[in-house]
Amino acid sequence: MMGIEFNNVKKYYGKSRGVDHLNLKIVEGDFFGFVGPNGAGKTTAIKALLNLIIPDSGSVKILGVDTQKQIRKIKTAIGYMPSEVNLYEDFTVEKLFSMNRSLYLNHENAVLQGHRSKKAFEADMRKLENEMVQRLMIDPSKKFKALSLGNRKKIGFVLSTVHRPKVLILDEPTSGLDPLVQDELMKLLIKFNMEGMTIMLSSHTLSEVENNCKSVGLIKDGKMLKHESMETLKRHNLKTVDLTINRSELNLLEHWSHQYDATKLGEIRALGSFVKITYKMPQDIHTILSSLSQLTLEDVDIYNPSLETLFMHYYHQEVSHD
Ligand SMILES: Nc1ncnc2c1ncn2[C@@H]1O[C@H](COP(=O)(O)OP(=O)(O)OP(=O)(O)O)[C@@H](O)[C@H]1O
Repeated sequence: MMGIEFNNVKKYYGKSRGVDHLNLKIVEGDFFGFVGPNGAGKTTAIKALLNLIIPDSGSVKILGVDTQKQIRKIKTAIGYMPSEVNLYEDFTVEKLFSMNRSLYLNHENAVLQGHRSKKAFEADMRKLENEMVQRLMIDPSKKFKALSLGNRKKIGFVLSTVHRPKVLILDEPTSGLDPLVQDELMKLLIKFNMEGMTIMLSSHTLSEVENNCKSVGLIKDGKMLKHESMETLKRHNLKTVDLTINRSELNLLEHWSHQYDATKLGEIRALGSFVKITYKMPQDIHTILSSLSQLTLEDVDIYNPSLETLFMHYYHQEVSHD
């Protein structure tokens, strides 16, 4: 079954485009990274998915259920962390946690979440809550109004995950968090995903998506530009080749550029009689190696592009086609 589906979703705010014929399918058990520039439509898509805004047309589903029509049916199966966490300012974190737990506590939800009784469900939530309090360094005695932006985010994370949702949707969860907490939060997400949770993570931190997600979707101008598994995206794309060669061989490279459709990236840097140059090559590794064997190499480094490089590549490609 699909974890999450967007079918031709369109949402305009007056004349301003939110998303426009957005199509996206995320399989159950995926850890999906949702990336795109500011204003591309990520938050609009997430809000439409959660029935927080009503799309102009199209449909959205979580675990096969149309959330515009029947979100109540699967509320317990969903966890959502918004990009800005606003809660009762005068309540302590402890109080917010216990209120959150009580919202889920009934026999039906306990059974839905795989527990024998309400008591067992509560015990499981308390256990996970305590683990996250330790790992994310949360002070439960503090009032919400006394918390910094980053500490508020941690509370939002606990509230959205403690009932172990089947599908978790996070809108820029790590922005504003220090690197240690960011790392801990990502480790928790990986653990949840390994336990079967489907995760949709919207993020501007491309390295975070690259290092942790199983698949990635690039959105631009309200439409999906690319959606692939991280492995395929990297495997099928250009290799970056850093070369240090004798200056006299530069003309060979020129010839090679035309022959193989390789692209020079950045400027040539002179190092005495040698030059350092970076190429982007669309060929398979055998073609790259046979080309390189024609050169007198001082040094070479061949690597898969980072998600950041791919992101720039696709966005620039689109811009140049516009
Ligand atoms: N309430 C609103 N009223 C009018 N326009 C809106 C509203 N909300 C979003 N938009 C517009 O819809 C477009 C998509 O915005 P959205 O917040 O979904 O993008 P995003 O990809 O989440 O951006 P960011 O990465 O900056 O958070 C933007 O052009 C934005 O200005």
